[in-house]
Amino acid sequence: DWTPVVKYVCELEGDREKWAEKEEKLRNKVKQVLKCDVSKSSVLGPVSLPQADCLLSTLCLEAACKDLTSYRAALKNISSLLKPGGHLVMMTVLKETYYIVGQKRFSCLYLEKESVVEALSEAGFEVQCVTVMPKRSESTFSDFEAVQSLVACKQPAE
Ligand SMILES: C[S@@+](CC[C@H](N)C(=O)[O-])C[C@H]1O[C@@H](n2cnc3c(N)ncnc32)[C@H](O)[C@@H]1O
Repeated sequence: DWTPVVKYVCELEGDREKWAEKEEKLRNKVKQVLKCDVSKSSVLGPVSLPQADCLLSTLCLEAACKDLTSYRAALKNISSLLKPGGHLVMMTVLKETYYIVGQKRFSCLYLEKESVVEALSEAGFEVQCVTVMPKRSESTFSDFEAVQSLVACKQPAE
């Protein structure tokens, strides 16, 4: 569901119409929705897809992983979906320990910018750009401190 992210970005950018248009355009491009488990080496289970040019992951790995070891493993697992030279576009919350959706509270892996960048490098990515946007106002649904967006290129195997 893209809505929370798109809404969040709208709040940051203050340009709701532009982002609603982008959301619609993106939704129209979706051909198929598949189940994915980033903790498995075959993240798509029995489904096999050609490696992609670009992979987008938003606010997912820190919610899916309980520690840095499983976070590093998850990066390696999702990397298998990308062509060498392909790009991972990833949005991560920093210094978050929980978030709330409706009445439910979820735990989150506490991450700092450096640990994400190091984990990417160890998983065979070259980080090409990183932007950190500090939280602008207090949140009632999470204790995150910032949102980090980055682009990383999968390096060819040596
Ligand atoms: C904070 S939500 C983010 C949802 C959405 N990507 C977004 O940006 O709004 C975290 C997501 O991680 C997913 N998740 C949790 N464990 C996972 C796993 N092992 N593999 C893949 N996704 C997982 C949850 O289902 C949930 O949709």
